[in-house]
Amino acid sequence: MEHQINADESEPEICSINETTQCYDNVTADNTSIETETLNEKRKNYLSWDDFFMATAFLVAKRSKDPVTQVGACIVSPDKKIVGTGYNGMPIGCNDDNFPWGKNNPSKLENKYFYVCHAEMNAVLNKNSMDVRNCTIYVALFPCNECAKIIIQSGIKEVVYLSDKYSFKPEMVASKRMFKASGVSFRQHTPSKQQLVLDFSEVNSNMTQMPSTPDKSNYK
Ligand SMILES: O=c1ccn([C@H]2C[C@H](O)[C@@H](COP(=O)(O)O)O2)c(=O)[nH]1
Repeated sequence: MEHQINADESEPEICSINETTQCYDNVTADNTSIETETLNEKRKNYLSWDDFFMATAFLVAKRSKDPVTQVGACIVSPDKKIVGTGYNGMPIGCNDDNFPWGKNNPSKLENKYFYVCHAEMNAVLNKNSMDVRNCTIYVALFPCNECAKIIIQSGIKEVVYLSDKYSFKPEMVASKRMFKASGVSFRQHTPSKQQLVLDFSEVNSNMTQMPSTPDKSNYK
């Protein structure tokens, strides 16, 4: 009977590397730092949870067709699972080629505000779990009062934001008043780096953290 060798029991000379000496240059996605790591050590340059979820909110915002402000939101469960994302956009069935995207038309009906669904609302409605109770929502901008109500009513317990640049507006003052009254905490996140670049060509790059794929034809 033929003896089966599992992949993880493969011939050492084929797929193992000299772990004490062999190093790989690790060029980060944003090309800002290069560090050398041995393959038997944990990577050091990985994203923190806060950076990861905030970056996800930013990526989601790239789907928005709003010509002025693109907002993304990412809802995360207490065990760090993404349970919903959303960006600002027209409601389902409201063709975004036909509805207005401007904001300076004298007629309110011809401006975007009556129609656009906010990112936070879409993230809650897009949830892929039973509910979003005790979750955290990551957003670039501090949520407006309408979004604050949705956040509170949905059971979200924490808001993490990047910028509060409209803090002087009554909408944001109202949001904070409601969050404080209802026990929703909020905190500003400072990203560990200003830029994160996604370089799709990395997948074909020679500079990789992985050893070369073992030649499986040698397995018996
Ligand atoms: O909490 C918020 C506040 C606003 N938005 C959306 C709504 C609009 O599409 C834009 C704001 O447009 P401006 O031209 O900057 O006034 O942002 C949101 O999704 N969430």
